[in-house]
Amino acid sequence: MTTKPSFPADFLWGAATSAYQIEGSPLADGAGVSNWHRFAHRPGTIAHGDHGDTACDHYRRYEEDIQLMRELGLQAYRFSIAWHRIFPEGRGRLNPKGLDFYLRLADALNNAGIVPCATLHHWDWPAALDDQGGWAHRDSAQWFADYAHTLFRALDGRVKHWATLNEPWVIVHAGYIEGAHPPGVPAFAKAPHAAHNLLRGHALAVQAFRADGAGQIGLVVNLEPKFAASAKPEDQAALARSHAYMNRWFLDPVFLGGYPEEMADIFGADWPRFPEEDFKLIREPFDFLGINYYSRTVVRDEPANLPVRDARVRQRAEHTAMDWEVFPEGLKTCLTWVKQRYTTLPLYVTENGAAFADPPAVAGRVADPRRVAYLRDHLRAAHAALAEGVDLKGYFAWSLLDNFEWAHGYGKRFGLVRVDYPTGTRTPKDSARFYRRVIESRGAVL
Ligand SMILES: N=[N+]=NCCCCNC(=O)[C@@H]1[C@H]2[C@H](O)[C@@H](O)[C@H](O)[C@@H](CO)[C@@H]12
Repeated sequence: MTTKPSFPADFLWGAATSAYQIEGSPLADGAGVSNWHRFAHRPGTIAHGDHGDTACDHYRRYEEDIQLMRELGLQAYRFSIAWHRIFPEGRGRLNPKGLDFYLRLADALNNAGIVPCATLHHWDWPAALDDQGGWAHRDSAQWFADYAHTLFRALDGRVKHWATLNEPWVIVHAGYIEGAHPPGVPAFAKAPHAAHNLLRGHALAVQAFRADGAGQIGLVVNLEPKFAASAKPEDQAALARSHAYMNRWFLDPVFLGGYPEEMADIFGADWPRFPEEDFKLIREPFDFLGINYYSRTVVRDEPANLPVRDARVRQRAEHTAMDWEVFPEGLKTCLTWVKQRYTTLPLYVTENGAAFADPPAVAGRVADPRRVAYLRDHLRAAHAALAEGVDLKGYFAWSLLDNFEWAHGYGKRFGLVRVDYPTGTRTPKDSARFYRRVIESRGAVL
């Protein structure tokens, strides 16, 4: 007889989104041009020529979406703040109307009894900052800390749960190694500096929060368990490089005070020597770690595949529409690995979800059994981690709404709620109804 999972009474159940993916109205009310607005309008960058000019029109429909959150029984909502609405040029001139949107959003969430969980930077920022060197410029850390400080003061009393960065690894890998995200030009030698300045900016923002903020502040990283395709030494070495590159690059410095030794192997002569005082700053303590989990990867040695010299070995298993393997136990692996290697800080699953080729709505219903199964199995894995002593404080499904999936455009649907474009009609999927029952029963229905 397996006992039914029971999550703690104070476990925080939410759903997550990000600004550029759902808001639309990119230039409304004095907003500046963002890197993603400019990039998405560059021909050939986004599938189907999609862009975020409308997205889910959340900037205008946020009250309707908060009503949806209430119907789903959400206790918290993770969103991000669009920097270019606050400081159109990135620094200096503040745009009060841009700030006002987030004041209204936070007030509406609080009035609905939903905890606002704000991420300061979820990949979009003023294009002007990319033009001034982007995250590769050492001053970017201070640009970010100044922006963060402004928001801590402006939203004081409305937002008490903050995250500095969302997935700095993707900002660096996609933006500076692949060129698939802004700045959009592969700049291999800049990548280590961008990563380092993201970490410095995170730490400076935490220090600003300690001085002028109230509540909790944390960092959100993507983690992906890596497995070797064979016991061959070359595949084991590829595993070590791949694991260091995606999972340790950012967590080793913030918790252990230095980068993985594999980074110098991966970047070779382009791996810099950073000032020792930077590592003291980067270890600035924070209050929680957010973990975004989607899948695992099995890797083999592939010398031609730079810079990590690894290759994915596709498994005979279910895959999502992103061609990511469905691997629920990997969520428990991530949570227990962080506790064992790094920290006993409170953890949140800040993103977990899947894109599948959902059918259109029929009579107000969207049947998405594969997403229901994905959520059920991953929540069971989360509960198994809790049962093993991981201090897991909450779970945020990715995503509340179908939305702009970056370079993939609108073709990849992650939402608990279907969005039909261009009408923007919202239809809760079966997975939304399932998630509501999970929240109501504290997991007993799993
Ligand atoms: N190499 N490789 N393999 C996969 C690496 C996954 C990294 N991407 C993410 O985690 C992004 C995160 C983002 O926050 C959100 O804005 C995205 O919409 C979701 C869905 O894509 C996820």
